[in-house]
Amino acid sequence: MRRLISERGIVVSCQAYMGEPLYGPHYMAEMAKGAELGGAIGIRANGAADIFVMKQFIQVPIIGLNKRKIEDSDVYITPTLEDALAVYAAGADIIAIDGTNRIRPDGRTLAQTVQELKRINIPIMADISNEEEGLFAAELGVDYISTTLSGYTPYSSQSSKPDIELVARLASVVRVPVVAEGKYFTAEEVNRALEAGAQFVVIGSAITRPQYITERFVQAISSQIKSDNERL
Ligand SMILES: CC(=O)N[C@H](C=O)[C@@H](O)[C@H](O)[C@H](O)COP(=O)(O)O
Repeated sequence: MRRLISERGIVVSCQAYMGEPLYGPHYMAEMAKGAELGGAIGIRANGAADIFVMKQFIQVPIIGLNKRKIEDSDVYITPTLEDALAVYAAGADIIAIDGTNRIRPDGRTLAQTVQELKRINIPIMADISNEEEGLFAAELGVDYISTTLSGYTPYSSQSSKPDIELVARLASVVRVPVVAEGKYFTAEEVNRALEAGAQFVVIGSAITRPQYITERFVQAISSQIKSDNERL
């Protein structure tokens, strides 16, 4: 049975790229299980193989996507309708798609893609990068708007911090649930996004990428170690 996420809380994005230490469906499914045990209300996952295996491990809903770079297109989050259908067939409950108005590699517009998915009752999360895109996606009737791409399109706000302002602006004008996603590293930031009106917050790298988690600690202590060494 496919389910929407209607509670408030944390969704954990369990994704690893080829070449990363935890790449592979089994690692990602175990990661998702850990997140579920820790209280995640949903999992965000990339690719049919990971989603199919995860589905056997966890009960909470899965937001599925297929990240794929096709030729010179800038659209890489579930870039084609076929990608969306494959991820749905693998068991995802909600499909995350690029929610920008950029040309898609299959020649469809965002509106046509949304229309097709809605026709067959597939719940959609639109990954947007700015307010205008959020408003447009809401008008098209998607089920969630997520701030995933803020900072990842050349025309959106560029920051190393989460775009909580975008969450606040969208949540004050649209009725569709707004999801805060991208660059959330502290509980304080998550609480601020919830206060700003996010229904839930998606956290990825801060929980599921051990190399980045370690690197952040290593960087944080490097000046301390340097000054200790200088004193010796
Ligand atoms: C921009 C893009 O391609 N974002 C991807 C979307 O699925 C993932 O790489 C991110 O990990 C996810 O959005 C969570 O974000 P963060 O890892 O910053 O918590």
